[in-house]
Amino acid sequence: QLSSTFYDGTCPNALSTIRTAIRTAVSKERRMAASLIRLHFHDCFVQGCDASILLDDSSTIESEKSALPNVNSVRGFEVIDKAKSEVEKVCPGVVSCADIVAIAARDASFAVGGPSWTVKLGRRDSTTASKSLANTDLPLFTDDLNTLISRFTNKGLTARDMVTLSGAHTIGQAQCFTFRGRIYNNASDIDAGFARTRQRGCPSLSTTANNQKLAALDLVTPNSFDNNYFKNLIQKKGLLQSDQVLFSGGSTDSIVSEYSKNPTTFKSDFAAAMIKMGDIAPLTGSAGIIRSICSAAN
Ligand code: HEM
Ligand SMILES: [Ca+2]
Repeated sequence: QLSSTFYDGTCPNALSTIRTAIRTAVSKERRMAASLIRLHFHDCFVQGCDASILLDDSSTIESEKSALPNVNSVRGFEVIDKAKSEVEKVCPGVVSCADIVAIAARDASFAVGGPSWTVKLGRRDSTTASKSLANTDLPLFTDDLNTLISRFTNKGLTARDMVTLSGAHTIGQAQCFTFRGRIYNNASDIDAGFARTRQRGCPSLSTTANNQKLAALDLVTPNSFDNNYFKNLIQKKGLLQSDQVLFSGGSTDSIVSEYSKNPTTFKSDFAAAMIKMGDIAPLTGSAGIIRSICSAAN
């Protein structure tokens, strides 16, 4: 249903306009690449890839931004708003926010050394959001392997897709409250030296300031998209519990090993899995709308 040529007739400059906006944002702040990839994920897992995550609270909308996996955590809204306003200047009312988020994720990946892929287009924007689905359908950093797998199979993605897409944690940052439990646990699934290093930047005392302290998800190359994330897991240096469970004696160990040895396979699988994720329940045809501002349903 979606097609890579969707805007060729109606907005031929859409892709280049968005690319410029994303490049500018990532060159200002490299972490933004990570934030934009995550934004697409958190959109697609809740009602499908329909830009529902971008809607603010209103009389009819309870914003997904305030759901637990998103609040004070998901970033990149201003970058999408900026790209949208540039696109509106060249072709008003044509390009959906949902497509802009999908294109932004692809351009962000490429900007930090990750793969590129052909984005399928023609998604339309929702008029609704679901804070409750955001709370139930998005994975948690405390999830065990079976829970992670079922959250992805619920969306039509395989266990392998789940491991592949978790490789996005090759870039970006996490807040102390998401990994404190793991680094102070003295468990056998964490490298002791790594735990000590991370403890220095993440005090055991839970205060607002401490909880927000950041650490790189990939300790080796936090700013470039590579397969170090998988090498870290084999060394028991996954930052989140949900990272380490991918290599902890279970059914996904072999996939982690494969990607740790073969960056090329990881990158091409990642591209394919992002295309698959971008296909989750899009609104097409006459369903949904084209928003004029991404944060409101017209
Ligand atoms: C498998 C289950 C997953 C869990 C439990 C999970 C959880 C998390 C958590 C807790 C953070 C840190 C958030 C914060 O501290 O504010 C994070 C960051 C991130 N996640 Fe995931 N994630 C998962 C899968 C994914 C997937 C599938 C993608 C994309 C394809 C992704 C992309 C990212 C990125 C890029 C960051 C860094 C964001 C930034 O620096 O702004 N994650 N994730
Ligand atoms: Ca959505």
